[in-house]
Amino acid sequence: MTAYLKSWLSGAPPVATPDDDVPTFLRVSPPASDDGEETEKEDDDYVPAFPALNSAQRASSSRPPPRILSDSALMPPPPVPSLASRTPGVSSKSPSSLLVPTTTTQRPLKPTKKREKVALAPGHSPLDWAALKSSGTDLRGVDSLARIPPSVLKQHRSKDDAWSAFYGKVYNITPYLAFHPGGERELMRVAGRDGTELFAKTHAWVNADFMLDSCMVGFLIPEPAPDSP
Ligand code: HEM
Repeated sequence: MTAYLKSWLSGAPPVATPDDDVPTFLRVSPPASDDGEETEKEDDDYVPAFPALNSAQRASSSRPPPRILSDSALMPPPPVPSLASRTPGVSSKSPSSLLVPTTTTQRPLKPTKKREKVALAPGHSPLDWAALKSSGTDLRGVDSLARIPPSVLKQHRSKDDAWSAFYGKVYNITPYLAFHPGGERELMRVAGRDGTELFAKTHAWVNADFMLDSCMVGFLIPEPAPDSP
């Protein structure tokens, strides 16, 4: 066994039969045992060549055995891109989709209007509002829902009595003023009128219908004609 491994590692040329031009290895797998008792475990890892090196299939093949190329015969490596010479913000002369994206030297646009959250007083968090509106406390201030034209809505525009319409429904927003994350002042801008547009422009993702359900006082209707009963 040891003798076999030594000959394998030293790269000894294969022994060819005289009248056979196909390289043939006389022995393609380790012998069962060179020196009698030594049958090591590693032998199990041996992977036989396929087709076997001395098979009829290989012998009949007209293809020459694979040539091992020397370093100089190999394809040269690709040129190294000179990233160091790249100027940020300036595109290269030969733009390629594989290039590193150029960075911008432009200053970011200024936001048109700063949207700021106000500090809410203790006990006025969104969770506190959720608790209050589901507590059963009367937040409407009316006995029943009414049909409310803009002229009636207009009469409720003080902090103590503020109504506003969102998406066709009229709400008493007074109880919510102190809970509004955008502040009382912002919310009071729509007191006494239809605030749908401003609301949607500010935060269309907020569900007004859900947040103010317990403050609803009625439905916004068009102003009735002066001569109608
Ligand atoms: C009664 C109806 C309204 C309700 C239920 C409401 C509710 C809310 C909520 C939940 C937030 C927090 C949003 C967030 O964190 O994403 C908020 C923020 C804000 N709201 Fe309102 N809002 C109402 C009406 C308005 C109106 C009419 C205006 C403008 C005139 C306004 C202006 C703001 C501003 C400036 C903020 C802070 C900025 C922000 O959070 O991004 N809100 N509002």
